[in-house]
Amino acid sequence: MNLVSAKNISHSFDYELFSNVSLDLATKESIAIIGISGSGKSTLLHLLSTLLKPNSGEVKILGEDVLSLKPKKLSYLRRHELGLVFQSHYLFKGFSGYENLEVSEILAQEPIEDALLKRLEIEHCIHQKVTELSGGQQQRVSIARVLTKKPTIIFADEPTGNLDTVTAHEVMDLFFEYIEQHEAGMILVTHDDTLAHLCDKVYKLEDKELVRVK
Ligand SMILES: Nc1ncnc2c1ncn2[C@@H]1O[C@H](COP(=O)(O)OP(=O)(O)OP(=O)(O)O)[C@@H](O)[C@H]1O
Repeated sequence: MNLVSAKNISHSFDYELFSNVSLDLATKESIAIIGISGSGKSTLLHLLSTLLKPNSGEVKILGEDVLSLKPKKLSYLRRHELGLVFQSHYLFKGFSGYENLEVSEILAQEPIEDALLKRLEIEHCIHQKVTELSGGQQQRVSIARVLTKKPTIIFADEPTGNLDTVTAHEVMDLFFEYIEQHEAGMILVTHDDTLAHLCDKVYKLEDKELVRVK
């Protein structure tokens, strides 16, 4: 069974963004989506990750048709199986980084791992208020928060946008190890061709179509 399976999805806002997009994510697989600014990458990620309903087509997550899922099942899926890392990372700003992780710990009933904080090099600043952290530190706290949930599917929109090249590669390695060890999968949106090509498959959104380039 695929972790994610999208068939012929189409979406428009005031104009058609794309049509007949199909894509499958298998276990232990990573997929990157690239394309110029405004081509619809983030919108496609929202459609694949249950945040938005496509105008037409089908999205299945772990074999379940997202459009016909009951609200309770959908929130279970979001809480326990999906990990979303977005550019605006939605950390609770009045809290410390650690308190943000505790929210995940409570919701997903998974422990915060010191090794993860060390790996992301945030163990020294994790008790500071989110507003006192740099953009890159905040981004790494949001990655730690998502991985603490132990999701089966990671959806990441420019997760390394605020990081230097070396740190960005370290974070990518962490994601790849995670999906290998936890039989998970990842769909990544990025402007960075080098990072995209580290993934198993690369797709490009171009002229309203999703084309496989790797
Ligand atoms: N909720 C919305 N309502 C109306 N239009 C929207 C909405 N969300 C996105 N759009 C439009 O859809 C188009 C694609 O946006 P999207 O953010 O998906 O592109 P993107 O490829 O991720 O861009 P970028 O690389 O700049 O982040 C843009 O023209 C945007 O203005």
